[in-house]
Amino acid sequence: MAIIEVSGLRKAYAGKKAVDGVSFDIGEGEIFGILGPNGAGKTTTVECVAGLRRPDAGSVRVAGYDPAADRDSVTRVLGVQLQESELQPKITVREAFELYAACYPDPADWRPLAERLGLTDKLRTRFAKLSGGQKQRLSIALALVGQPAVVILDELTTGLDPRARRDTWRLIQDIRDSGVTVLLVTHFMEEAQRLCDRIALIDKGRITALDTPSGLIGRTAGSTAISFVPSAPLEAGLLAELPSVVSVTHENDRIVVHGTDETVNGVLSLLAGRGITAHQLRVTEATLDDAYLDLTGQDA
Ligand SMILES: Nc1ncnc2c1ncn2[C@@H]1O[C@H](COP(=O)(O)OP(=O)(O)OP(=O)(O)O)[C@@H](O)[C@H]1O
Repeated sequence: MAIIEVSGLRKAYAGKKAVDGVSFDIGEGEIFGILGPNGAGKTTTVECVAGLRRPDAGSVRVAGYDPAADRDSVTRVLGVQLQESELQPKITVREAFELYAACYPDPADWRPLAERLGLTDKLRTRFAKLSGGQKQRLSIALALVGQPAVVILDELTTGLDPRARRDTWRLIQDIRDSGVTVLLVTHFMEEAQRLCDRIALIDKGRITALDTPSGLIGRTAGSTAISFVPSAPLEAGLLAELPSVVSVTHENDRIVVHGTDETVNGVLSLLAGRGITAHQLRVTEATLDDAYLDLTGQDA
């Protein structure tokens, strides 16, 4: 069942289109990623979902509520950790928890939440004195204080070191395992590939592709590459005629054939049939990075 439904969403700033007809549904318990280059309209989209911006057109429903018309109901089911969420520098971690808990009719007991996010020994620390990773964990914890059914996380690991990023990923998986639906905005391919059940690629305010990570990768032309150094020369053009071949290139003695799994089998049978050995054989699969470049024509 869909817990978030977005249909034909449009939003312009001073006549300039930021979101231009975006539609997607998110199922209960999903981790749904929104991925795209700077200025693609990701934050505007999630701000409309959170009720922080009023769409120019289209409809948004969160657990059946319209965020623009029914902020209170949406606030009860939705937790938001937005980009660069800054608190007052002097507020302590404990005060931040107490302040947020006071905003909800049925808040979580924040102490176990602080424990789960590794903040128990920081309760007396002022916000300004926390490290980047601790601030990030606090902002996630605060998004969970209202016991939301859905949480929006916008660029949550930007600025974190690789270890803190991995810790945060584990945390997101735990949050989902506890039954919370996650809407994640990210720039990081690896993050999207590891965490998300489905990903919407957004570019210039429109969804250019929406699929599972492996579905997106599978759409990449030449998603599998087989490369080898043949023990004897091959007649020109033979490889290009094999099934599903996208390209054949030569790097000195090495031949690289891009295609699908079918291509790999085809190459191996062809070589075996001619008694040719494939030296230094390598088979590589495309990553979400390759899919992203292929589908948007640019780097993240
Ligand atoms: N408050 C605003 N006023 C005017 N223009 C805005 C405002 N917020 C965003 N925009 C513009 O709308 C477009 C979409 O911005 P948005 O922040 O939604 O993109 P984004 O995909 O989240 O980008 P980023 O990855 O850089 O955060 C951009 O061209 C941006 O400059």
